[in-house]
Amino acid sequence: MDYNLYSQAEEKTSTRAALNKLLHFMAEEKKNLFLAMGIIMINSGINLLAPFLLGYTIDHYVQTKQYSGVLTFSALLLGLYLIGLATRYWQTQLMGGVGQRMLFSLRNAVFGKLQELPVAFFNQNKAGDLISRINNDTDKVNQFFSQSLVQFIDSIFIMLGAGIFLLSINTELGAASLGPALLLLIFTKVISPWVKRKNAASMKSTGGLSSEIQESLNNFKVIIAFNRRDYFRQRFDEANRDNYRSALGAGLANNLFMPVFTFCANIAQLVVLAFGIYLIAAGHFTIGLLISFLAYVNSFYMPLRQLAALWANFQIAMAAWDRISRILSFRTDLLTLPAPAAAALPEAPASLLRFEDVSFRYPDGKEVLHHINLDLKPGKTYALVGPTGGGKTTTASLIARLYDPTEGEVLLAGKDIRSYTPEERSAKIGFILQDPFLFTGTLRDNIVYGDAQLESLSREQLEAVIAGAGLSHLLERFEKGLDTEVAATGDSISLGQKQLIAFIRAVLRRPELLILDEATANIDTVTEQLLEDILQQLPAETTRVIIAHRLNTIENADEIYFVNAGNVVNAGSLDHAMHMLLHDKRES
Ligand SMILES: Nc1ncnc2c1ncn2[C@@H]1O[C@H](COP(=O)(O)OP(=O)(O)OP(=O)(O)O)[C@@H](O)[C@H]1O
Repeated sequence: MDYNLYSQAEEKTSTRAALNKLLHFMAEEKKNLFLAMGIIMINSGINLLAPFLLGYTIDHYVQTKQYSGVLTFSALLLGLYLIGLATRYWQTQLMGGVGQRMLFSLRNAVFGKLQELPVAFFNQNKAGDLISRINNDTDKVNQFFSQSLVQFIDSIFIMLGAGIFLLSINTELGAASLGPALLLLIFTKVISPWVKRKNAASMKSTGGLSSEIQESLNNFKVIIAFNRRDYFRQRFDEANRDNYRSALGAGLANNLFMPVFTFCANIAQLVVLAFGIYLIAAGHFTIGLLISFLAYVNSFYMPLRQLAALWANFQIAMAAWDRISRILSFRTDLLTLPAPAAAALPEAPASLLRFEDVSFRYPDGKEVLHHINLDLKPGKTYALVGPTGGGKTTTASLIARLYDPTEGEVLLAGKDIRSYTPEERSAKIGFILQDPFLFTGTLRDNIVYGDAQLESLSREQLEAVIAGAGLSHLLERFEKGLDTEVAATGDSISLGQKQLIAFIRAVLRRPELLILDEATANIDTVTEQLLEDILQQLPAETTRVIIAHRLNTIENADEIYFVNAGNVVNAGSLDHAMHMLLHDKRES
């Protein structure tokens, strides 16, 4: 399956479809959104009523010099303004909460989705870009909801109300004053897709910049050792320049709305003034009505101008949401199949794991394994040897179901490996990688991780379990034992020590199948012998698959497979495997 986030970028999502999806995501906030909408209506009503009262006061009390009436209406206006202040504060509070909760659940949803996706997804996408989506893009959506949405709805209400007042005070004058708004509507409709594209490009380049930073931070040692600082600086410079250009482009696109909107608002004022004065001269209009009218024109075009800025924010939020929803829309293709009917299961499967005519290709890659048949029996030790790039790790990855074969089937204990849940599978299969990943925390945290039973043990109980598994000697290699601090990124412990921790972690779980991928490559020969002894002490039925370049580490293997150019053949003896390796080297 293609998991590349950018190869789907061509897929166009309509704003309405994107908005629907987003609102669906916000289902829990519906109540708050409706409440906020109600408050906004009250607020807009107050804003709309004020100019009318103003005009009324002028025509009925100012011009007739009835100052008590002026005072009463002024007090009424003051009361309305105070209610407006309170409701505005309330709606800001309400929507601020909605925005932050959205940010919280969006980030959780994206991060949760990343935990579900298979290895292939991470092979095809850069970590920096994913981080940018989780951090920056979700915040863009939040900003729109917490800051802009209220103003957005508020502006639309006021505009609608002002439009109705304008048309009802004087239809002709009202229609003339609304004319420029129609032009704006067409203008916005035409340029919005372009603005959204500009924003998407800007976010993509922010993701690129973040990837560049992440790559150079991860590889800082190589950069310093090979004096590649200039090279990375240049790459960063290019990414930064690209980001600058696209951000500038997006900024220009977003800022295009405002001047055009302002221009149209000014034209509308001019039209009203000229036409209004003409109507007054003809005796069809009063000065008070003209003042109210101008105030409503302002009430109509002011929010429209604000809408211009908000529309830009909306385009940014929609482009960000597109990027987020693209991750959310992925479904892992490593699904758990329904378990076969019990009757179909063999009584006691003779093999623990079997490859049946398995072929595999990485997404966008050539075929790496061709029609492999393998049969791993319980309690035996298998070695995979072969030249670099031959396909050993890929074979092991298929055994642990990091990927599914493109053809053929992998059977675990007689059942399709896809019918096991991830929990069942990881309880049966242990995997020790060449460069094991450890979490920030203590050594104890790292070995009990993800295993509820081990996590519940007290310190003494855990030490007893470790001793029972014959692993105490390994623990003694760490000065502070279980309390040794481990940092995921730093170098507080050596690679060999990391492998020891990974070894303890895997062996303690007593898997039925233990895969060691170059797991002892960084360990001294004395410790390696220790590990070898521990492996021998594993329960008799444990199957071991060892990938090793150093042939002395596989002396005790029951069967040796030679993996080369996508073919896996039984090498027979160690001598023969050695011969095949030497022959292969000479050939190449
Ligand atoms: N994630 C990936 N995406 C695309 N191709 C890959 C990926 N991982 C490995 N390959 C390719 O698959 C082939 C087999 O690689 P694999 O890692 O299985 O070899 P290996 O025998 O384990 O090598 P080594 O001894 O160096 O670890 C290589 O040609 C490699 O380039």
